[in-house]
Amino acid sequence: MRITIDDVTVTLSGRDILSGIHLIAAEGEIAGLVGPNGSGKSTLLRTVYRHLKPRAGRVMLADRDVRAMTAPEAARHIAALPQERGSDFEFTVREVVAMGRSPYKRAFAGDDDLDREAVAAALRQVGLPEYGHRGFAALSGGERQRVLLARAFAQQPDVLVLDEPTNHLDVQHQVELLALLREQRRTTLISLHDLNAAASLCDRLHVLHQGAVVASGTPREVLTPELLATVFGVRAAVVEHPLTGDPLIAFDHHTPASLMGRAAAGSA
Ligand SMILES: Nc1ncnc2c1ncn2[C@@H]1O[C@H](COP(=O)(O)OP(=O)(O)OP(=O)(O)O)[C@@H](O)[C@H]1O
Repeated sequence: MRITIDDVTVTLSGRDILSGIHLIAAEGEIAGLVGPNGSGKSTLLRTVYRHLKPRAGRVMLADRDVRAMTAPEAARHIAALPQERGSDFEFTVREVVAMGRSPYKRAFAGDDDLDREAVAAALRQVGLPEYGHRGFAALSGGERQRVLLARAFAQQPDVLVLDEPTNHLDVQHQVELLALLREQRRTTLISLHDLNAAASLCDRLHVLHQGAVVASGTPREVLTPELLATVFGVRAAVVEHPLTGDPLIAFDHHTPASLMGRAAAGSA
């Protein structure tokens, strides 16, 4: 299902946090949002999963405005992994993942076989098939992250909206998550701080800077040394990954923005 973010402006506490955002994620496309801290990535994702209401513009799923959907209807289409996550739930892992099934159920209805299979499949997908009985609160940060992803998968949505899903994950689980998302081929809008992960995963990247989209295109088109210097304030070379052929950003960790002349960045 296609997502269209159509000229969206979001105002919080009297300030325009996002201005005139236009962005499309085509059916089955993995669209990445990248940008420095505070550039508006989470705000845009929250607007897509209806946590925030745009002051102007609209978010469309296929040809429907998400604000015109009922909550269960929206939840059957969109599953979100937000950045703010409660950690002290007094629930088991199975119960947390089963919450992803609620859009398909009547109030207070129990789980049926389909729900149980969806929950078990989602736990297998995130590599935690034996964790169902464990207490959610007692898990490590990375395990919790994977359980919350399983909840999003159990929701069997058309669209996944993921805010920094690799946070807390060790490198093996980061790689597994990216593989899983590629394999699902679901329309996905994902924010990532790890630009190399974004370059390897995303079909298209959208760069946010001070609440506006300043570049959109394939990772190769977007992730240039010039953009990395002007938007992210880092000096970097972009080379070809020797194993995968993806763009690989080699950061210069020695030169902070304060010492980085534009000329030096351009010559990287
Ligand atoms: N409820 C709010 N009221 C006022 N300002 C807010 C509110 N929520 C976020 N902001 C501001 O909006 C801007 C964008 O925040 P947002 O969390 O969307 O950025 P981000 O790109 O996701 O950042 P990060 O990479 O640090 O997670 C920030 O300056 C933030 O302080």
